[in-house]
Amino acid sequence: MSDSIVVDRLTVRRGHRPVLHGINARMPKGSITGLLGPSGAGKTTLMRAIVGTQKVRSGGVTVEGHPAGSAALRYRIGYVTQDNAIYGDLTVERNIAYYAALYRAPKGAVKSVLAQVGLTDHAGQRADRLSGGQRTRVSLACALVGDPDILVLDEPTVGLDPVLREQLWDDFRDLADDGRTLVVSSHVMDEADRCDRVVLIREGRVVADETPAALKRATGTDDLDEAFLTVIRSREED
Ligand SMILES: Nc1ncnc2c1ncn2[C@@H]1O[C@H](COP(=O)(O)OP(=O)(O)OP(=O)(O)O)[C@@H](O)[C@H]1O
Repeated sequence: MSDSIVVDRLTVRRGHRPVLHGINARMPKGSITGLLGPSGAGKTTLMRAIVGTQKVRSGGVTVEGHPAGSAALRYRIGYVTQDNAIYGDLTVERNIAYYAALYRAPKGAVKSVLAQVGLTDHAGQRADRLSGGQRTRVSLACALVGDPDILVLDEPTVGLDPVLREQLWDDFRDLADDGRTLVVSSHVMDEADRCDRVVLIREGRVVADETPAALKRATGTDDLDEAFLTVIRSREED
């Protein structure tokens, strides 16, 4: 499988603090990579570097053979941030239509993503009157409507009920099976099990980059939470 995203000795400082310390990772085309790690580990910073909105100090990220942030990638990456960059004074449908126009999406795309994220019944509602989970789904719809090759999703399932969470992971799988590359951050280890690979980040360093099965095998446990703790403990003993 060829790599869609290659992170090569990436070093980032934010403020005056080093946040990523020369990390390497590869994300195969047509797969889901989960970014896992404690709060503040550097997951969002890595995602920003992949999307090309993060100033890097050294090393870099290549996406589909182009340096991250290149004009050639502009319409090929969908990014959902944690703070739901949607317009509160527009309806759900208008928000998505705005991105549809930006990405020159085909007619019908807005309706189809509305259904995909389960918001058809809220199409006419102002975005600032939605719940947190609904807002997250609008952001996701905005990213999906352009039919991007690469989707970078920062904790897309926070605040969602288990049924919708399950549905979205099924959608993510379909998108990957269609050849798209997904990078999804999460705090929830049971979601890591739905990924093809998991990249565990701690204090700006990659402590594991494996398939969930290999990670479980290597740590002798079936529980990914436990596997993560085992990896961290073994690192601390080194
Ligand atoms: N604008 C900023 N200026 C300075 N430091 C920052 C800034 N944004 C984030 N940081 C720091 O960079 C580090 C990594 O943050 P990042 O948001 O990448 O972590 P994260 O793993 O995504 O965390 P979370 O799971 O809580 O979202 C943290 O120590 C954070 O305090």
